[in-house]
Amino acid sequence: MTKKHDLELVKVTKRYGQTVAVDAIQHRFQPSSYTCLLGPSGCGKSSTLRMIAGHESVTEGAILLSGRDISALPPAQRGTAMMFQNYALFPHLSVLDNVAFSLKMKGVDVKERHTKAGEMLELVDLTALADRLPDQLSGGQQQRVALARALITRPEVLLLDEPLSALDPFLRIRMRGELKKLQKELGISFIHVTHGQDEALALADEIVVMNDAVIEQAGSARDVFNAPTTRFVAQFMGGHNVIALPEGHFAIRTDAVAITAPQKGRLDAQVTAVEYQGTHVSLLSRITGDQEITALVPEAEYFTTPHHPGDRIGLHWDAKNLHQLTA
Ligand SMILES: Nc1ncnc2c1ncn2[C@@H]1O[C@H](COP(=O)(O)OP(=O)(O)OP(=O)(O)O)[C@@H](O)[C@H]1O
Repeated sequence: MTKKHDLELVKVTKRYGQTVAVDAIQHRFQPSSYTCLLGPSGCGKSSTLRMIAGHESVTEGAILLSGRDISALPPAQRGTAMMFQNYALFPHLSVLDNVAFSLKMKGVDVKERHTKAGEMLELVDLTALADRLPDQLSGGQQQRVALARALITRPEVLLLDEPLSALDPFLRIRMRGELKKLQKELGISFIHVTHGQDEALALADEIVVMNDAVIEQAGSARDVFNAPTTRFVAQFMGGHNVIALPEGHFAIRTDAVAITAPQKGRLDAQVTAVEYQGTHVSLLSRITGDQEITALVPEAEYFTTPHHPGDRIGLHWDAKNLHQLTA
């Protein structure tokens, strides 16, 4: 049974001519939570978001929000709001009027819409800049205006399409902290499209990994990272080795592989490359069958017994850290 603020995708498909961009995906988003739709370019995540927002039609299937089918409703009647990648601010309108714009469209009088826009600007900490034009703002400030503008409609679900991609790396990390804080304060659902694993891990209560028009895996950030179920997820999330053993394919985190003396571990290997990474040293080695395995060793530990390309070593791991892959 669908409850209030539940967003559910029921066998949602999007076709553009012959291209199947989204293939019968099913998912129930956790209410009041931060979800990241994660996947490589072209996997269908933006199409999914645009269908939820109503900026793209659903070819087959249904989108349910709080128990009602919103698939055929215009964007403004869905209870969702979208924040775009390039923020799409009106250059000739002040910050306050940009934020108040959707209320103007609804015919709300100027006094009331400015009061509400003022409240939204307070929420995103931009009260002092209400009279500026967008091009007099930094990228981070423009992003906050775009957020305030999306939130003024009081959506049940806020949809964010690559919201941090226009920011430099430093600001991106700061803004992602602000997004997460805002989501918790407002208690509504945020669905955020990204192709950045780090971004998804840092932000998401739930990560939905898409590949090739389908959902490969969904779960808490920790589950998806620690226990990938497919080869694609293990490789895409990073930080894992995929090993073919006689019993099947397994994923093991690179920091769960320990180095031993030859014949003291589970497998013997030959070191092929060593990379210093500051807190860790990444040691690449080759086992029989030409498979390469990376071991991420804390740097102090590595330097007690350093290894070099060509050295024979043993590789060891705890069996509980191996995750069998289904595909
Ligand atoms: N308007 C369109 N017309 C035709 N094909 C489209 C259209 N929009 C998207 N596609 C195709 O649908 C597939 C999924 O695209 P989508 O934009 O949803 O992927 P994405 O995962 O968001 O990628 P990116 O991270 O590059 O934005 C791609 O093969 C894309 O080329």
